[in-house]
Amino acid sequence: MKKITKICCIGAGYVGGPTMSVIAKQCPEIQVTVVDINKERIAQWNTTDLDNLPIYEPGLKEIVGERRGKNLFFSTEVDKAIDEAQMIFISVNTPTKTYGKGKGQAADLKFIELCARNIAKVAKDDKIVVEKSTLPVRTAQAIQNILDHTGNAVKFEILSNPEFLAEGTAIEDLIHADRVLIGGNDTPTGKAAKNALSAIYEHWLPKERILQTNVWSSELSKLVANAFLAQRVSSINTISALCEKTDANIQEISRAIGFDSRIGPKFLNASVGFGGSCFQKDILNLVYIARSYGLTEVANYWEQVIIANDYQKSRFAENIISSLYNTISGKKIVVYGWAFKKDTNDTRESAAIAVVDALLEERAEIIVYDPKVAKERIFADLDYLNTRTPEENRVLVTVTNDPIKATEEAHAIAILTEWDEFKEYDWKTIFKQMLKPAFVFDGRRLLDSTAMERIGFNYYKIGQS
Ligand SMILES: NC(=O)c1ccc[n+]([C@@H]2O[C@H](COP(=O)([O-])OP(=O)(O)OC[C@H]3O[C@@H](n4cnc5c(N)ncnc54)[C@H](O)[C@@H]3O)[C@@H](O)[C@H]2O)c1
Ligand SMILES: O=c1ccn([C@@H]2O[C@H](COP(=O)(O)OP(=O)(O)O[C@H]3O[C@H](CO)[C@@H](O)[C@H](O)[C@H]3O)[C@@H](O)[C@H]2O)c(=O)[nH]1
Repeated sequence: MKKITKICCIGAGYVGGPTMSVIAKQCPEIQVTVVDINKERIAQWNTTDLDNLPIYEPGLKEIVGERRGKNLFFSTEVDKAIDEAQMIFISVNTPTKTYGKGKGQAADLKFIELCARNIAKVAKDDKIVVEKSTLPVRTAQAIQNILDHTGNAVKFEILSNPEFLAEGTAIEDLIHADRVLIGGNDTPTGKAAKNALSAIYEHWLPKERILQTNVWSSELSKLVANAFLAQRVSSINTISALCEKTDANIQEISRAIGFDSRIGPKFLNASVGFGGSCFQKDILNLVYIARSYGLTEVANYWEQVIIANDYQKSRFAENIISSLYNTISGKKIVVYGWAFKKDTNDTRESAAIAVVDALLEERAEIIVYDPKVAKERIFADLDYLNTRTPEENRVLVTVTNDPIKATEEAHAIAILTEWDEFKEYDWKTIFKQMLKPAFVFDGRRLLDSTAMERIGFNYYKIGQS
């Protein structure tokens, strides 16, 4: 196999952008082109103002600033990039289907199929096609079929190389990856393709951390990894509800169980519920796949992770309502944080959306502050729910840039994202200007209970009575 010198990535999103930037940084001799059909997104990737890249990730703008125009390019010329590349990563979105068979559970593969057809149409020489998107097990078969039957008789080798980065720590996760997974055929050409992709990662990762498997194990491992991670969050969150009834403390429990090396300490932070574009989507997909093979018990088991997460979000909202004397109509509630976790501007499936929607159903007056999420995004998230008209959302919700002023005459504050800056606020001043009794509902266990109670707040921390 020839040495790889040109790669392209279809999809310039949360995965394609950071992943390709890191490859460009670590492999200066490889030309990396990231393409997208979304012109606006590509224009943002090419902006001279690096603070305005389409996604926010610590460390990303420095890498883009260093490599862009040298061996990292962002373009809308999809066909040209496919034609020139020896290796093509598909990193387009694979959302939950909103129509037809599998609606609400199965992954929508229309964007993947479009990419496969496009590659088949354009390619004039042999290519390695890499599934970077998260896909249902056996998708590579469908891609192979499309490529083999609609192409120009060129040979395609398909690899599965799922991405495990988490948002907010994407660059760190890519540079210090726990492992890289490469699934491919066990044929000589399959093995050569796996080694060619491995050689890229070997620029910065030790070979032992690059795992090679068959395609199906690789595809399914990605869904299983997310299911296990989400399951840990749901497990600890269900116990947080029990703690609130029993005077046990969820943090002490996380610590106590996490010390067992078989359990381990990570991913045991109780919260208002997990969000993000992946956990729910990927578990629903796993559930759908299990059900489609008649494995009802398997499907039901994993579905419970999502049911528990929905319960955590609604439980949090209901607690606000009942603590505020069962009526929040017209009451001013300030929401700190809209992103699904700190250090990202991504709001997909954020717990804040469900919690605020429940509060709006009770006609609360909501003021939202998030340091990285734009006002338009917040309204778009609420409008998408279709619970009420866009006009009603704009009457009931205000988005502010001034988190401290927002609390004047407020009845309550709900902390829904764990942004570090919330810890630094002058909570005494905030207390003084709020209506009394002043409530803080901490869905991220961010603040110190004793300090908050000493100031005078009615302070609720998830997982603690
Ligand atoms: N977001 C994450 O943290 C994360 C992490 C690991 C894996 N994943 C998986 O990676 C995939 C991509 O996720 P994302 O968050 O980057 O999505 P995204 O929505 O941010 O980006 C996808 C991009 O693909 C583009 N696109 C769609 N169809 C196209 C086509 N035919 N040609 C060119 N461009 C096209 C879209 O315009 C969009 O900009 C998904 O399968 C997701 O499950 C995501
Ligand atoms: O102890 C914890 C850990 C996480 N969360 C929440 O869980 C969600 C997901 O967090 P995280 O996993 O850190 O972020 P993602 O960017 O969604 O990353 C997950 O989803 C990606 C997309 O598939 C995978 O690549 C990553 O490995 C996987 O961690 C967020 O709302 C977190 O606040 C908790 O509530 N408690």
